[in-house]
Amino acid sequence: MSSMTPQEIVSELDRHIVGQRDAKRAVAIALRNRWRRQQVDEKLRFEITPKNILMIGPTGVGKTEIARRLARLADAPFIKVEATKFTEVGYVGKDVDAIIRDLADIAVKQTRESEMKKVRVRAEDAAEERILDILIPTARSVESTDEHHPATPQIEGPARQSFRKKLREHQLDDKEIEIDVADVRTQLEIMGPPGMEEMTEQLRGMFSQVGAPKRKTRKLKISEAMKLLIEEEAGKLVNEEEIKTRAIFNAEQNGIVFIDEIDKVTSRSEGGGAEVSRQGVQRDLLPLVEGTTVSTKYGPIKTDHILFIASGAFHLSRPSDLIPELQGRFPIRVELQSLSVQDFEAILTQTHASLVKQYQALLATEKVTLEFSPDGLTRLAHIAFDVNERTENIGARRLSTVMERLLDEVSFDATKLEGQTVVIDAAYVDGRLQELSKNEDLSRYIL
Ligand SMILES: Nc1ncnc2c1ncn2[C@@H]1O[C@H](COP(=O)(O)OP(=O)(O)OP(=O)(O)O)[C@@H](O)[C@H]1O
Repeated sequence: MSSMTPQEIVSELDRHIVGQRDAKRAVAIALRNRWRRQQVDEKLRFEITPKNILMIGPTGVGKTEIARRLARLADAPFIKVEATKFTEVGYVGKDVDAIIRDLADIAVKQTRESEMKKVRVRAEDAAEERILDILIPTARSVESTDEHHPATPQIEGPARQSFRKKLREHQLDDKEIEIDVADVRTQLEIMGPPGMEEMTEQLRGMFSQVGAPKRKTRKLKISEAMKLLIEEEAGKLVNEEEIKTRAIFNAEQNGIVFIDEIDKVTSRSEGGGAEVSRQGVQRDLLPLVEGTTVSTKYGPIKTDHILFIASGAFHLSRPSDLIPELQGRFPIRVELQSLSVQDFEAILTQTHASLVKQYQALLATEKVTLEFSPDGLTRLAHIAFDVNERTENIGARRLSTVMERLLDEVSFDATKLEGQTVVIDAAYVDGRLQELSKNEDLSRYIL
């Protein structure tokens, strides 16, 4: 669990997201509150539930990005869903539980990755030994194939030593060897009814034991073999049961569920069938937010302490149009601002992995230096802003489309420009984009 202070969280978010101070503060407090809760005496701890957040603001201004970055900072399992997905035809009530089941999958994957990382060095050592055993068959590899009782390691002979050195210096990477690895089994897919995940999982377990995992000999380059063997050895070193238990804990205590387009499932006064369906989605979401238990294939997950962040533009409706119970469960309201030309400029240049840095790095691989002059960047930001104003406002997403168009020619001709510096100044930007941006019809298609 992250023990970062709210100030630290905000300054970390500042590296990626421009502006939106209120939203950053709100999520920072929410994250810190989780840490605080863990410090509270156990009896009281279970009474303290998260204060969920409602983010209000137009599209493409950083709502999802803030939540996603927060989750990454906290190493928290994170899932984004669109509330409108549950109003679709064919939607069967209670399917919202699938959100939590997906969150559980993400948590397990994340926990496994982090456990695998911890045993990586040991797995690398073991994989190296296995490759050496193949290169120089020794008494150990011939006599004992039982992994639980390996023969006493041999004293390292000069041949083994020399191969080990070459292996580590990557001199043998392209040499082909035959290795014996677990066959990726075509797993029998057993689909159980929703809500019966545990039973389905038991069935899967029973069937998987019918045939012992098969092994298969494969001929591969040493570099490839090494990767496979490291994976396999790491898999042996981690404990699957422990991963499940930790992942469930992590989903329950640290999970973040981001529900987008919540404004589109508000009840408006016109009534009718769609209205019923929208209200239905809110009613279905309610138990998750209030705290319920969802059964997943890894075991039951309690949703009481999961942090929910809902978001929407609320152009046509207001938060007060949500059903009252749901309003009460999202007590923290933050508004996100539309982005200005200056914000666009900052997003282009100052963020950690800004578009400018990304394109520079991409073209550097072709030995082309991309240089943006300050007036070029200002021009670019202006054009993105204008196109948003005149066509549809898609927020910072506009920067990606405009930038792609701007650099289309350089990207295509990069191989011919090797060793050169391309300067993107206001004149270059105008030359590539001015006509387009003035023509509304063309803008709609291209920018
Ligand atoms: N304030 C910002 N600073 C930096 N980048 C931003 C900002 N706002 C948006 N972006 C970038 O624009 C893209 C879209 O933003 P994001 O996904 O957060 O939109 P959103 O506000 O959640 O909108 P929607 O509700 O439509 O999903 C992301 O790639 C994000 O990095």
